[in-house]
Amino acid sequence: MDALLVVNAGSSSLKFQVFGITDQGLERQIKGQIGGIGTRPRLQAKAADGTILIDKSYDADVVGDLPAAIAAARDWLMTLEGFTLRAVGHRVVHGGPDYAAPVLIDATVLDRLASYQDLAPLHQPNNLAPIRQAMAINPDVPQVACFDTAFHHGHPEEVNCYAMPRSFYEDGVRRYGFHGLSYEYISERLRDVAPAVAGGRVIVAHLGSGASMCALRDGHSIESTMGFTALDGLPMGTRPGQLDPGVVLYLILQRGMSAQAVSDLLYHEAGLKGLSGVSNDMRDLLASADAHAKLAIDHFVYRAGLNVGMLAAALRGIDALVFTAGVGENSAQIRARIAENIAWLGAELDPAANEAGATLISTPSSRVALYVIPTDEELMIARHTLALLKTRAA
Ligand SMILES: Nc1ncnc2c1ncn2[C@@H]1O[C@H](COP(=O)(O)OP(=O)(O)O)[C@@H](O)[C@H]1O
Ligand SMILES: CC(=O)OP(=O)(O)O
Ligand SMILES: [Mg+2]
Repeated sequence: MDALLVVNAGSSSLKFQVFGITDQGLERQIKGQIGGIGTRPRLQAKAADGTILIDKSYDADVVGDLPAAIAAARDWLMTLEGFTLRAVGHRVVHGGPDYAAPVLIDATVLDRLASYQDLAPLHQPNNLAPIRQAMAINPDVPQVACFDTAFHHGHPEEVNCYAMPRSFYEDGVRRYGFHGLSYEYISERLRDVAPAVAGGRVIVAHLGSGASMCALRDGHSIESTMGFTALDGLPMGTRPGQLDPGVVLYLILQRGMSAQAVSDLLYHEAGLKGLSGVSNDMRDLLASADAHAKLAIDHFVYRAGLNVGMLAAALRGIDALVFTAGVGENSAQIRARIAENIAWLGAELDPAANEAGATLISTPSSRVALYVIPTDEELMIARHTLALLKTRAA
């Protein structure tokens, strides 16, 4: 069958899906991921009917990082039969100032995307490696890049500028925002799941290993907690979130740290991992009796509430909050604690619905509707990739 492969390298996971291309459109065939990279790596993949195709755990030193996960996933994907690959869609975290939409990749595009590597060191190299590998293995198969930044493109300058001399903005030092493929998917899903609020003021909380929030007005992004890079905003698995730039100056000037050492600290050693000293994985923190694990969770929940307030100000009110991604979809406890922090905005959680993992988890009288909607960045990428293939064929 004609098929699309989609690859999504995040900070703690490598996700992939295979879609059949039929006259009706896209039909999911395989959904898989290697999750727990850095803690408990595990490759899992399922067929569309739920059949488990593989479930394999690895020692953390065998699949210790994203490049090792990419190799393991590639080796498994190469064993699949019955698919004629028509295109590969890739998540690329940083699209810089130029890419406002998905793009067909050639050598020039690849060079441009590689030039953004320093702006997303945790992701971009792992987004580009599968592109290079797929191009080498299947040189005739189109490769499409879909950007985390594109959905936020077009924010007015007062929103996406920093208060810096204008030349920096012209050079691309702007607040881009990330997780855009997830927000775009949720924005579309809301029209089916919650048509009453889809056209209103919605904050989407993408809480995974990387975490951010997006303010949607009438389905469009108007603000994001992330900025020039995916370091800003909420505390994350290994990233601190919002940080006074004076801390960076202090590390360099007073502690004598090199730029590389600061980068490693901020991308790999900070966040929940650094603060807790226990783990970057929220599951480990929730299961831990360690006081610093509790501190890391308290900080995460506190900053989440604070950022909802900020985005509610951008929207001048809030009709709904959507929880999504690894933590948002799976942890009733974290959702309940964030909901408690925004009770002042009129949010009222329905504890039973929350524990049951229902889609709507607020009470009928809640002034802010609370939802849990699983994200699907890969499906969004597949849609974009198919659309691009069609315009190419036309
Ligand atoms: N049941 C759970 N409870 C709390 N956190 C969870 C649960 N399941 C997954 N997570 C968290 O979700 C994270 C992965 O989220 P995900 O969105 O897949 O991240 P990424 O794409 O950035 O790698 C894990 O690191 C873990 O912290
Ligand atoms: C941009 C980002 O942080 O992505 P992820 O959550 O997949 O790590
Ligand atoms: Mg992710």
